[in-house]
Amino acid sequence: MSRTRIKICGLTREADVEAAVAVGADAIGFVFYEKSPRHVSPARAAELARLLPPFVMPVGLFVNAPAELLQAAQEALPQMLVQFHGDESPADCLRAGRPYIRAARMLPGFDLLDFAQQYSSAQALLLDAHVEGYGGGGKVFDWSLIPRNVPSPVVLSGGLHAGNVAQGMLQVRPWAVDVSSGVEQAKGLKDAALIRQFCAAVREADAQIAAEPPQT
Ligand SMILES: O=C(O)c1ccccc1N[C@@H]1O[C@H](COP(=O)(O)O)[C@@H](O)[C@H]1O
Repeated sequence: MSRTRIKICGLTREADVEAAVAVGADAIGFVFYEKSPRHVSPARAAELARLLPPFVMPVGLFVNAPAELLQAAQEALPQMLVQFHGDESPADCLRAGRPYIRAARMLPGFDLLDFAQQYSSAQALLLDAHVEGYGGGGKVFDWSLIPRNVPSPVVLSGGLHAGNVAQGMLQVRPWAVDVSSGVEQAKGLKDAALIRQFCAAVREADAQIAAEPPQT
């Protein structure tokens, strides 16, 4: 059975990292965007990332970051996957010289296939709702805006929680799902029970997908 990867984003505390790892998160996101309530410094992210076992990946989230911040974060987290969540051009993303995923802020009329072509060097496209402040708004977008033939792996994001993630997976069939607000008790403070429920819902949906008759 193939499993949908899980990224939990915006962690700021040791206990939250431990809770996410304990229930099988594949990736943990650290927000290096100063205007975010989930912001951490590179040094703090490095402290938290020390709790990650092998095969759980740290992801650094950046919004139009200066080169110095990217550099400092890369030094603090050498194994980091970069998530560009601002207005970075394809050239900006490539300039970082790291494997990266690119956030697309979904709105009616947004041409995701053209975006995917522009960012064909991205490891995946993370699809988020278009919100003020770039992201982390807990807002769901209209999943029917996602074309069926996106050529890159899709990370479904934006307002996911234990109550809607299965529906999103069944409709979109993403490579991975990403959650922040939906597993929080307050901005930047995760809730272990909500993380557990979210991951359980993903695994139940995986089982449901695996039980489907093969398409002919
Ligand atoms: O988390 C933030 O504060 C944030 C700030 C700026 C850009 C992105 C941000 N978070 C990312 O947004 C998506 C959706 O989050 P949510 O589940 O709707 O809260 C996710 O990738 C967060 O990591």
